Parts: sequence; C-alpha cells; structure tokens
Amino acid sequence: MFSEGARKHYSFPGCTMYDCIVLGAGIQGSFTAYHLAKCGKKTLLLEQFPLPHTRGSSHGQTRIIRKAYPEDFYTNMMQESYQLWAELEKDSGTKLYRNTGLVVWGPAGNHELEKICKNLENYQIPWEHLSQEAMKQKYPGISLKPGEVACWDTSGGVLYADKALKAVQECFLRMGGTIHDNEKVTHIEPGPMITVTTTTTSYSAEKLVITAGPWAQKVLTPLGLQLPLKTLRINVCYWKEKNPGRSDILASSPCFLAAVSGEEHEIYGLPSQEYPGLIKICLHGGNEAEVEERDLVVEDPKVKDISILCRFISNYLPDLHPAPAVVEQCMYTVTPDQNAILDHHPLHKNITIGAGFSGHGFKLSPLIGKILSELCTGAPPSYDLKPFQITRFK
Ligand SMILES: Cc1cc2nc3c(=O)[nH]c(=O)nc-3n(C[C@H](O)[C@H](O)[C@H](O)COP(=O)(O)OP(=O)(O)OC[C@H]3O[C@@H](n4cnc5c(N)ncnc54)[C@H](O)[C@@H]3O)c2cc1C
Ligand SMILES: O=C(O)[C@@H]1CCCCN1
Repeated sequence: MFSEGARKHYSFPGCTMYDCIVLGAGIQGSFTAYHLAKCGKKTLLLEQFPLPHTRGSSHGQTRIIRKAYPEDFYTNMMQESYQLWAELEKDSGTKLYRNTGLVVWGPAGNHELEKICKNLENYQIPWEHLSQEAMKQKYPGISLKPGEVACWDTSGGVLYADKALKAVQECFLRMGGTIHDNEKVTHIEPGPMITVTTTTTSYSAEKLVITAGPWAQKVLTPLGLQLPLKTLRINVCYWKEKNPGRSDILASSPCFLAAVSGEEHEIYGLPSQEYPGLIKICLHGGNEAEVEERDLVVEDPKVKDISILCRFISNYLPDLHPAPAVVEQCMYTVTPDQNAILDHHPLHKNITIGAGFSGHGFKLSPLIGKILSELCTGAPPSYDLKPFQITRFK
C-alpha cells in the first residue's frame, strides 16, 4: 500500500494510478463515479463504446420515476432519490423530470396494488384511489374493466434519460473526474492494488466498482463469481392514434403500470415524447438473449410480447392502432427476485459490484451511485442492504 504522498507521484510505467476505477458508464456507473469524485476520490470511469451509445440499458429519452412500489424499502429509497435528481437538475442546469403522475391499475384486491397503496399511505405520499368510473372521467382514453381499480401516485413522472446520463457525466468531469470511452476492459488482476487492463493501456487503483449492465457476468466470470443474472432483450414499442389529434390520449396520458388479469407480465406506458404522435407502451419482460447477439433473433420467442401488447391495446386503449408503429431494443439484466446486487465481491473486498437492476433501476440511480460509492470507500451504508446482498442467493 502507498502512503497518500507517495501515491500522488507513483505510477507503474504505462500504468496510471487512481483511487477508484468504475467499469461501465451506464447510468449506475456514471452516478457512482460522480459520488466518488464528490468525496474527493481520483476516479476513472471506463466505457467500452464511444459515448453516448445504445447497446446497453441506459439509452433512450425516457424512463418512469415513481414512489409507488410494493416493497416499502423502495418507496423509502425513492424519497432521497427524488432529492438527488433535483440536485442534479440544479448542478447541471438541465430539466430532467416531468411530473405527469402515475396510475397503477389491476383487479380489485390485487396483492401488489394493495401493498403499493399501503406504502404510499405509510410514507405520507399524496395519492388517490381511482374507481373504474373515476378513471373514465380523468383519462377517457384508458378503459378499465369492471372489477378493476387504480391508484394514482402524484409524484410519478418521466425522467429524461439521455439528458440525465449526459448531465451526470458532465458534472463528474467538472469535479475533476476522468472518462475514457471506446476503451474496453479486457482483464482485471485483483489484489491490494487492482490492475485493470483495457484495449488501450493498463491502470491501477485500490478500489474497483463493476457496473457493467448486461455484460456483468462476462466481467465477473474471470473473477470467479457466478451470479444468477439473466439478460433479456426488450422490445420498446411505440403506438399511434387511430385518428391523429382526435383522442386526448397523447396530450393527457399519465405514466402507467397495469397488472392485467390472466397475463403474467406487467405492462407500462409513458406519455408521448420520443416520436410526436406516438406513445410508448411496453411489456415489463422479454426473451432471454446474449447481449452481443441481441440483434440476431433466430428462434420463436417464448414470451410473445408484441401479441400480448396488441391484445392489451385493443382492450384498454382502443383509440390506438393495435400494432406498433416503431419497435426499438434495450436490455434488462434481471435477478430472480428483481432486486439488484449491491455488494462486495465475496473474495476481493476492494471490488464492489452493482448489477441486475431488473428493468427498474434508472429512477434509483442517483442513490445507487451513492450506495456503491459508500461500499467502495468503506463508508457506512445509508440503507439496509440486505435485499441487495449476494448471500441471499443460495
Ligand atoms: C426498455 C427499458 C425500459 C426501462 N424502463 C425503466 C423505467 O421506466 N424506470 C426505471 O427506473 N428504470 C427503467 N429501466 C431500467 C434502467 O434503464 C436500467 O436499470 C439502467 O439503465 C441500468 O444501468 P446500468 O448502468 O446498470 O447498465 P448499462 O446502461 O448497460 O451500463 C453498463 C455499461 O457498462 C459498459 N461495459 C460493459 N462491459 C464493459 C467492459 N468490459 N469495459 C468497459 N465498459 C463495459 C457497457 O458498455 C455499458 O455502457 C428500463 C430499462 C429498459 C431496457
Ligand atoms: O421502473 C419502472 O417504473 C418501470 C416499471 C415497468 C417496467 C419498466 N420500468
């Protein structure tokens, strides 16, 4: 180990030293690097692709933000996450959040829906119960079925995802951080001083954080760690009005989550943003796919996501064409319980891992970055991390 003074001057030939290296400049790695730089750590953020890119999980213009969660720890964490988003808006001078409200609907008595309402109530977050009739008044374009009810989370809305990623990376650079993009990490040599080799050169650091998104398992296998992560290819679908400008679905749509009876997966939607005249509605799920091979669709998909969505549109949003107008792709990395992994490598304690955000990690990312930076520097964690520990998997 080097003393603080020695460290400033020491470097292996061709091997620059940092306090911390963060592998992966998606939203989680970028926020981790930002928090590390905020703590005064000399931090390098490494990214395999030229930035910005669309091959991982953090691209695109929009993501849902909400406090409505069935798990109370998420509702609790979202309170601070909203504050951190507001701080980033202020620091970057960029608007990143649009408050549209969020509707969650499902059959009356649905267990998850009841837990959501209970959490909003317990945390004193303004919310409303909406009957089928009340929904018809508020959102005539959404047609609930008899026996279905909704919960209205007033804090819900849209995060401008690509602007957020750019903003956090710019703030990190302004604090003295370093980003090297177009530079893939090809080897990690663990030890008290970790050596990270890339396609360009080598670096060393006392601490490493791995936030590799759908590449996480590929990075962790050579480090002797197998995690129960699955990578899913998600079809991001945009839908058009049958009579453009005639219904008010595009103008007044909230964000929504729907638990449809008889369907295994949730469906979600966001107001029109990316493509004028189109609204984004997707399945919270997809088919397993290797991240590098996601464009090579060879077999019949197990999850018939597009047909499920077409059926849903016909039943619930009859003013829209029941066939997608645009389909794009994104990747989920899911764990068996859909909670992320935020933990140290079991053998190499100076390596911290953030993985498996299971399709809902964007809204939490300012806080995830803070938690990963705490794990990395050895500061006491701000939250109980039991739901995120590796040891929960047998
Ligand atoms: C369709 C879709 C909809 C979603 N909707 C929502 C939503 O509404 N609300 C919400 O909160 N969340 C949502 N999410 C989830 C959220 O977007 C993800 O949880 C989040 O983006 C994950 O970020 P990440 O940094 O872990 O992964 P990524 O963004 O994939 O970042 C990982 C990075 O690591 C880099 N990398 C990997 N290996 C290497 C290597 N060897 N060397 C260098 N770099 C490497 C990759 O290139 C990549 O840039 C959604 C996700 C998808 C796909
Ligand atoms: O994180 C969210 O709020 C949504 C829920 C549905 C799937 C996509 N992500």
